[in-house]
Amino acid sequence: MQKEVKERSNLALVAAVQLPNVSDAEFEASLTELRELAKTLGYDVVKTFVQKRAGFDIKAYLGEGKREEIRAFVNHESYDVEFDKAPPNLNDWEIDTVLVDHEISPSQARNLEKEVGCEVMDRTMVILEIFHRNARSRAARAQVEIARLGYMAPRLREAAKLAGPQGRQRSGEGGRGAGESHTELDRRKVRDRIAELQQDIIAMEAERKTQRARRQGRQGLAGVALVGYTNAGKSTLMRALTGSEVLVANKLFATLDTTVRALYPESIPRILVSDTVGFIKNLPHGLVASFKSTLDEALDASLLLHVIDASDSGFERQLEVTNEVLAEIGADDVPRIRVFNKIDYVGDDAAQAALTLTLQSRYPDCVVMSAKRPDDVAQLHQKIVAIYQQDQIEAEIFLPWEAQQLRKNIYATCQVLAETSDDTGAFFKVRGEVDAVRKLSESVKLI
Ligand SMILES: Nc1nc2c(ncn2[C@@H]2O[C@H](COP(=O)(O)OP(=O)(O)OP(=O)(O)O)[C@@H](O)[C@H]2O)c(=O)[nH]1
Ligand SMILES: [Mg+2]
Repeated sequence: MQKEVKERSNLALVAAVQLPNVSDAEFEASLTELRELAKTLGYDVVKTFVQKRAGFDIKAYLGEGKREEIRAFVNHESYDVEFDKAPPNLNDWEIDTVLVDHEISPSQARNLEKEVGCEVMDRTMVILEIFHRNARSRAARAQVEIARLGYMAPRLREAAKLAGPQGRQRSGEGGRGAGESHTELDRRKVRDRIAELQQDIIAMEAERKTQRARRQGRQGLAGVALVGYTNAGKSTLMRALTGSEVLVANKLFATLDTTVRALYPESIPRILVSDTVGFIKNLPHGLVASFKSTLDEALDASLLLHVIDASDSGFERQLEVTNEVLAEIGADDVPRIRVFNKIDYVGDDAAQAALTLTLQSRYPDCVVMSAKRPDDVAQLHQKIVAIYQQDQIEAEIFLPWEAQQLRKNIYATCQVLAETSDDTGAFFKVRGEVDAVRKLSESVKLI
């Protein structure tokens, strides 16, 4: 299996092929993102090697010349060593890993590794590793492990090829078939493990569905889901909107589990907010499948807050990626508000005002804000509540004194605008959802 990435800061190189259909801006943004991902894993990226090619080299992803250039650099044979970012110790440095900005085949990775003389990790592996490190709950861990096993399986075959034919035969130890090769054995183990994990997930899924149904059953709670690109500020907004302590970190994929909290100050109807896993360009396919169940929360929501980092120069691309993932999981028709966040982080006041105008004209009905400004958060809070209250009606309910036990139901399901009383009972002027008001009137009549 692959080497565990050490916690200490390791030196890495980034290497990438720019294909003809990829613009310079897009290519640069992707490289910047890979460097961020690497940083999240504790790597110091000291240099980047890029190359324009019509396609990837079949044998080793990069062309021969570029491979030689990297080999020389890694092995301290370069004539003129120039770093993009100097390593901590200029007299004693060693490149640990070459990070490749595409998903490459197992044999391309193996050949490149052999040639340059250090470990090679592709974009998919980097993302899987981050998910692996950040997964906390049992469900998230199982989902990440399935995705990792799916990725590792073909690579085991490559590792076996590397070991050569002699090392591959194993006698029938442990009751396994005699002469079964390492690879077959490992493949079977991987398959069994995936099946086992899938069973676990099905069980956890059933449990979660029950919880969700219970939650929704309770007084018809409304749900808002925060979705968007990784690091856009979803968890920060979740904290601000609900007053709860959820993990916020300036690293990619800080959140892997869905958390659900009530909007605070509380509203009527009570509104639940859920925070979800962030998206990224080229999210490994195994992960999209694995996290589908986590994202069901988004599907169940009656409103999506699509959070976008307005301070990121590549926000439009990130917005598109989120749209694509939402379409892929079938959340296309859930109403959504686009929330352009981190406006405080965009240049000076004039630049912020200019971008706000541009965004508002390009995306009508969007919200431009900073999760760090309480006033902005309060406005978003109001906007959400207004959406849920727009279908509400006003009504008058009379509650005779002998039915006072229903009083708490009135306060729990409707907003009480006025309450007066005489010697027969209490009169309420309420505002609430049609269904809630109807239910209340019926229960009063039954008394
Ligand atoms: N300046 C500024 N920084 C913000 C704002 N909102 C969030 N941040 C910062 O952005 C970083 C990422 O925030 P998170 O809330 O963890 O982002 P996320 O979308 O939950 O990220 P993942 O869980 O990784 O998908 C943190 O360092 C936050 O403090 C904002 O409005 N302005
Ligand atoms: Mg988060």
